[in-house]
Amino acid sequence: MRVDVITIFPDYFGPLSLSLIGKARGSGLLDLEVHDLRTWTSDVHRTVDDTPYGGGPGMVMRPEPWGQALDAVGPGTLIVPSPVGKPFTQADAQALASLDHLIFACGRYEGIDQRVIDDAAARMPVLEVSLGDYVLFGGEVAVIVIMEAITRLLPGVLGNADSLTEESHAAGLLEAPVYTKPASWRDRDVPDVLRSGDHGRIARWRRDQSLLRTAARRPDMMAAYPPSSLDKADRKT
Ligand SMILES: NC(=O)c1ccno1
Repeated sequence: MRVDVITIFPDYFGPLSLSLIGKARGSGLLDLEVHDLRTWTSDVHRTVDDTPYGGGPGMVMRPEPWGQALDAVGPGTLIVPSPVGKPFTQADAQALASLDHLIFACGRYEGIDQRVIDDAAARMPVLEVSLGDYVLFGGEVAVIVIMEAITRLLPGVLGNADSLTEESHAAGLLEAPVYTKPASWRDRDVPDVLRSGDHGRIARWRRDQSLLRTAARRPDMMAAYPPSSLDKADRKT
């Protein structure tokens, strides 16, 4: 997978050289390049913003540098993290992980001139996505989060691909609680079923815990959980 990130703060992306993402880049599974938007400015001050038409607080990112930057690195699938975007989900991560070329545009200030998005959409798929109902200083941190969610789904990145099947959101439910040694810690014991060696009981317990946890914390996910996935015993849970 090829990924281009365009930002005015390239140093924000140091974390993408660490851990499993760093290994994915080193092994060639992920070809990631971070670009400084100011590369595509032409004035001595390397200006990337200006005052908003219609008045209002703050500054807006100018279209010219963005247009030239996207011309240079595109086409691909353009992802713009933004508070006005569609909620980013695991399903989005799974869909994006199957693509060959992603381009991330990191907005700052009050945002990017809308014409940049509109112009890009005439040449490539554009997704404006939000990580949640809050506002960040810019898109950079959101790109790191999205890149983690996508990269871990790439074949060969996780040592054990099985962990992708049981994890939260992969099957539409929240994951069951997890435990490791010691069997007792501060008078709190690991549930006996997990130490029983009875894999059928263990699978049943984990599913029950997933359903209980999802119902308690994410009724929206429970409502969307396909009834066909619930066997008769689940309905009593
Ligand atoms: N909520 C978000 O994803 C976001 C991105 C940039 N600012 O906020």
